[in-house]
Amino acid sequence: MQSLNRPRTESKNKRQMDNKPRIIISGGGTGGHIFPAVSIANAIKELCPDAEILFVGAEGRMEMQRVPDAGYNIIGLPVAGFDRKHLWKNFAVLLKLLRSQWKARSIIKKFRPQVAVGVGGYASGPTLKTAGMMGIPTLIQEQNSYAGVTNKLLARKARKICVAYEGMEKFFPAEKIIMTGNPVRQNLLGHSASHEESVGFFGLNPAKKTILILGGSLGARTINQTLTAGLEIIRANPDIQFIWQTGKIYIEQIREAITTATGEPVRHPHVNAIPNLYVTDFIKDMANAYAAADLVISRAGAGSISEFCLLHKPVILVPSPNVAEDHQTKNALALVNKDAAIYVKDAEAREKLLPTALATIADAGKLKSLSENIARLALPDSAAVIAKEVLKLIDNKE
Ligand SMILES: CC(=O)N[C@H]1[C@@H](OP(=O)(O)OP(=O)(O)OC[C@H]2O[C@@H](n3ccc(=O)[nH]c3=O)[C@H](O)[C@@H]2O)O[C@H](CO)[C@@H](O)[C@@H]1O
Repeated sequence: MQSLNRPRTESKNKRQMDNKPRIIISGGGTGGHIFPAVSIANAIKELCPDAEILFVGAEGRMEMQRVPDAGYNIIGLPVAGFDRKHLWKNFAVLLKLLRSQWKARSIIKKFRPQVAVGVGGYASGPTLKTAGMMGIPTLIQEQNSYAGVTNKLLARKARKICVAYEGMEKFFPAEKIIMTGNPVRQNLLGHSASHEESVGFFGLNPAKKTILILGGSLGARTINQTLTAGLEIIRANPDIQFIWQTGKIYIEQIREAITTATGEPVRHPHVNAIPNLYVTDFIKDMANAYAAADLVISRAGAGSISEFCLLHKPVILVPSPNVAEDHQTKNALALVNKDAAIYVKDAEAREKLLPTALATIADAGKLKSLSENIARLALPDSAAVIAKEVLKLIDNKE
């Protein structure tokens, strides 16, 4: 009896498995690509709890840690970026690209996704290209106001292109573009802790104004150098407190600079001899960091900007000059031109950043108008809108 039943059960299980939506999400390299990807995955799961989602990232990059932290499986490709300075090194990069396409093909064959989503970053190139070649519909999400090379190439085969800025027809076929905004992690929006609780979370004083300093997911050299040179200014303003995210590669030298400035070693990762300063390499709990902040100083990465808009945060933007096509300046100017952010050029940061920050935080009227203006630029529900577009591709509705 049993042996007669088994084949039927097996084929039923297979059918059930076949009915489940299976989606590959690929990309990463920096938080700016990873966190939108995780938000899209969460939104898909919310709409369709049955969905099976597999991430494809780049070996050794940040997504290999952050994606499992968020509860999803990820497989790494041996992909690397092109070296624009040492062209001879690119032979190895090309080989890695070929190996990545090969691995992407075997991942796709095994997982059998009905759709592949690309969020930018190294891995999305080989994954989406291979998916497209295998006849799987693809959707790409471009976070920035200036399209990256990979997304421009992938756009030819993509069925839909989700963007966050106006004027993206310059880069992509207009009929494929959907204005969705950038997905923001769900826990940032549903956060319920009060300002007081959040300031306390960082061991700071809720009665004082707080400036949050962000260098994007990797940290920002100029901002770090400015703050290091400004440690005396921070000490001279004990009524203002600072939460400073340095990025992983800068943290040790900054701890040493604090030790030199104060004559006291940093004994605990976050406790140093300057009581109005909290220093960390990376903030896991950004919801508390934003709730604590009266003013933000930041690079102009697209994901960060979407968060400032949705959370109505007054911000001073110091765009990185080291990104492709200077896209952070373009991201920043989209806000600055609407009086929704203050702009300090990277080259002028050392001279202007701290004085501008101290003047702004003392000006309640300015903080209020910045907050009101940036709030008008928010595009809410982006992750849910994109998730619906992904599921429509599976249902073959478009
Ligand atoms: C150097 C570089 O290539 N930067 C690019 C990268 O930026 P980057 O990776 O810095 O990305 P974004 O500014 O877009 O987003 C940073 C994300 O990291 C989070 N965060 C940040 C610091 C922290 O301690 N904890 C934390 O969780 C922020 O909340 C945000 O969600 O991708 C962006 C989106 O394509 C681009 O616009 C940037 O130009």
